[in-house]
Amino acid sequence: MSEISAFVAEGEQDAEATVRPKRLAEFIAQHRVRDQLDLLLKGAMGRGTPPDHILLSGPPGLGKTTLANIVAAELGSGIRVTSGPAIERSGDLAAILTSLAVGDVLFIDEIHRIAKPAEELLYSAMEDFRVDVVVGKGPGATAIPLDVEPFTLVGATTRSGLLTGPMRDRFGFVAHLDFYSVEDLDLLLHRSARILGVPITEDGATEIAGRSRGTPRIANRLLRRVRDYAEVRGDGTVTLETAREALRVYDVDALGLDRLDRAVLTALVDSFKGGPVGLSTLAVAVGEQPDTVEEVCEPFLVRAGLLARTPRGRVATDAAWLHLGRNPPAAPAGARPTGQNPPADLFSADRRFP
Ligand SMILES: Nc1ncnc2c1ncn2[C@@H]1O[C@H](COP(=O)(O)OP(=O)(O)OP(=O)(O)O)[C@@H](O)[C@H]1O
Repeated sequence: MSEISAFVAEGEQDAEATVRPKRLAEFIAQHRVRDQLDLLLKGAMGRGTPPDHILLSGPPGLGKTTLANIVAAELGSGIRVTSGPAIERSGDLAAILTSLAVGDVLFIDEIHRIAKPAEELLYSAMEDFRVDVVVGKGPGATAIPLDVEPFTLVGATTRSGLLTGPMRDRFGFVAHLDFYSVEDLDLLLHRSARILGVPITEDGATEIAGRSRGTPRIANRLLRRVRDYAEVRGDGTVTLETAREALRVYDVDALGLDRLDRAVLTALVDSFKGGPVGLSTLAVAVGEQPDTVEEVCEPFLVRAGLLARTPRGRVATDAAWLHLGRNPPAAPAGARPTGQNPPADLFSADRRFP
């Protein structure tokens, strides 16, 4: 995708790794989750046992992978990384599980997309540190029990609602990551700029923070784009002016909406008269997968008061019409959500995405 989304593009992974916090103390904001994790890890380390399995949920780019790596680093353990869609057969998962060393962390990203047979294998591994590997087919098939060393599973999901009950119940600690406030992203940007050796002014950082959709990955990515601009067309310092100019070039608007976000709102308003319209129809209208629209665009658009999910479909709020420079159509009171004129403190800590 060309737009500045929360998905990580190939080739940008190294850039992300450079600024990725390695320890809990370096992890910015999310104080509640940090505190809870700190207790969980220290308690387990004190007892000399692996901590309970951990589930991290929240939209892309808020720090789930980072936290999984931090858990392993704090425990001084090894980490194996895989993802739900990568585990096609339960045998693949059995091979990973039986090769874990005592105390290892197994990180499964997008755990809600794991195939059913593999999920069932995971249940016994999580609970009893044992897996039954089935050899052969039909009546001659036999289950061979194999031991798994005590380990900690860290699962990450952008769709915790899709996890089955039995899976969710096997996690001893569940953390939901919230969008970040502008102040938090400001801190994060100063930290990243220091690591990257990029001079940045206070107002330059605040400008980027305000357009980062509450998401660290986007903040870091915008910083790299503004750095390019500052180095090529300025004196190398990220200032308010270079930030504004660069973000204009990259089509990131004052609220941080990118091309896809605006395409979604524009389709809603122009093609469907503001909705309601179903997710799949909306996704076709913008040429994207429904999952991308639902997981990448919508959480922010809903939180910003620009889009509402109703039982009859997606609806553009009055604030969305106004943001696109259109007059909202007159409607009977209560017929269409008004949203909110996006406030200046869009990301203040008390305005959390429900
Ligand atoms: N609290 C934080 N403090 C500092 N940097 C952070 C924080 N959270 C995330 N980041 C940075 O944001 C980037 C994205 O984080 P990460 O890859 O952990 O997100 P994610 O939630 O796992 O996303 P996805 O669901 O797409 O895998 C990382 O490069 C990391 O450096």
